[in-house]
Amino acid sequence: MMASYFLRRKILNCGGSRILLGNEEPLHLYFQFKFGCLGTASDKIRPYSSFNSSAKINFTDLTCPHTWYPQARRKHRKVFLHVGPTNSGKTYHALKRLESSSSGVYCGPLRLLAWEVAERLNKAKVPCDLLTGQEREEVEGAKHKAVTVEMADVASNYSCAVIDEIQMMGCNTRGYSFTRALLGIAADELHLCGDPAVVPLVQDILRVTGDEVEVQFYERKLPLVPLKVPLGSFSNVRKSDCIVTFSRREIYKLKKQIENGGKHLCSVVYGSLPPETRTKQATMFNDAGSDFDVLVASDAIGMGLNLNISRIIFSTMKKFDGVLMRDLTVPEIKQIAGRAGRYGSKFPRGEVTCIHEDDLPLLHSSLNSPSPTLERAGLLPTFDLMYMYSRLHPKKGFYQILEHFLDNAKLSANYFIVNCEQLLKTASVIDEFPLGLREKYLFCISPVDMDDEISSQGLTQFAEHYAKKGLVRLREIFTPGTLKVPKTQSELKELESIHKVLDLYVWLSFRLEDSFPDRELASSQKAICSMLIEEFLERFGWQKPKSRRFPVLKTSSSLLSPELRQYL
Ligand SMILES: Nc1ncnc2c1ncn2[C@@H]1O[C@H](COP(=O)(O)OP(=O)(O)OP(=O)(O)O)[C@@H](O)[C@H]1O
Repeated sequence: MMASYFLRRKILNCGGSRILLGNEEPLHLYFQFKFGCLGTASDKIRPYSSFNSSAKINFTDLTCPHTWYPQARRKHRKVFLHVGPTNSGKTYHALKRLESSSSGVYCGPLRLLAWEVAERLNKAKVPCDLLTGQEREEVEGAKHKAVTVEMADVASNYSCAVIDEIQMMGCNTRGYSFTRALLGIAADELHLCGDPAVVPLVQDILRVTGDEVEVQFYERKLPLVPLKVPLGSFSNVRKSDCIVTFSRREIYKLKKQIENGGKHLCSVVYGSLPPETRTKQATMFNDAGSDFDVLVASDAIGMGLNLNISRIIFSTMKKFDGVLMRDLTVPEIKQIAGRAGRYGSKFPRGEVTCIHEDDLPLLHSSLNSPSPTLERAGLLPTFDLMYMYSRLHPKKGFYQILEHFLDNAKLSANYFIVNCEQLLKTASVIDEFPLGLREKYLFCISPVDMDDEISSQGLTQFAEHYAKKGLVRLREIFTPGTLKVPKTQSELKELESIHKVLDLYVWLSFRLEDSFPDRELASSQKAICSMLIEEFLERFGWQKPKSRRFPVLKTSSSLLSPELRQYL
């Protein structure tokens, strides 16, 4: 597999100013479609000022988002909606079509899923590139791509495309990326996999696009049996059980309680674990020969990971959602419970129960109820629209433009604007630096958690250096001397945040410059973070680390600081 970190950049000459569009929608096509302009962007698009005086275009009118994607609108797409419960083979069938097509793209919600699909296609001798926010691997001769949905390209033509977990277009933060892929991917065949709750909305949204829609319903391959008896005591935990809880503190508490019984060792999976560590933990659990035969996990297992679970056990049916403690919803319960009994594993059926008897009624009633219908899909103004809008308000900072745009946006009944709190927080920080609008937009849509102190500091540092010197060398801003084996939960959290910052630096560098000179350094630092986290996981479970020394990294140790070299 040949790695390349350079992607073609689309440079558009518009009204005298050069706009780097990256993966955004081609502006001239948008105008051709919406306003009937003809010819190339450079000779036919009028400078914005003349639009402003004559046409009175309302850029905050988001009522027809399908018109933002003229390339897809020129196609008569055949859309297949594969819907059914988890583990029913929806993705399997869509991927079979992708595999047999002459060109195509898989868009998934997780990096791990994009990895899995790229690997699967390459194994089947269908060369497939991998493209996520953090990695780009180009395979010679590839006409297929496996991408995370944010990276889906709406300027290419494909014969086949798959969007996995399409119900995520209702997600309050990432929904807009799924909507963009749904409306914008120019494929002859588009396969959407997800929950039956999306059917009416997708049909309604696609009524205006001229696409042909066919719905295919799936049944679970193996039965899912809700047990009448709760787990009760931890002495009843069996090999291949997965205990689900919703806070990291609880995950480690349960792991300790189960391991204290002396019969099992537990792998753990939760959202903030670095993907590499998560994969390793999942692999240990799946490996029949490993001692780690029980899984303790958060709802991070709900999507995609292929896990050989025979029984799901809910430790609680309540979850803190950032504001309050609430009952799990019907779709959440179904998605998690459905992970038991994967087709192709050695189990004839999946089972599901709770630790406490009081929780059983909610579990049973939820599994017997249909998921509520999805009513609206997420939207976010594209860079092009924000750019046009900003020309009307040249003195305003990005924060004010965004705020103004959100206040004035008009939407149709099928859509909502996703939560822009993080965007606004980032915009208020980024506005302090002399950056172009496109750069600011990219910083704002980057996967940064501004509520995490280390992450927000990381983003601010990067922006400051980028504004002064352009793309910076990681070693100029990253001081890895603080990395050490964590001893407490808060030190572990700190290390996970550092891992996230490294991921963020790679993401920003790819999107801002299409290259990343320090990628190797970032990878080695990330590998060390992952190893330190694994070391913590072993210690926390009171397992003896297999070795006091870490395995030697493939990357050159000369790239590492003396503080880090001591771990090699
Ligand atoms: N016809 C089949 N032949 C062989 N394996 C299959 C078949 N259908 C499904 N599988 C396997 O069963 C497992 C679950 O299938 P798949 O991932 O397609 O389910 P899904 O309905 O998309 O679930 P989810 O909603 O969790 O993504 C996978 O490991 C898949 O490879």
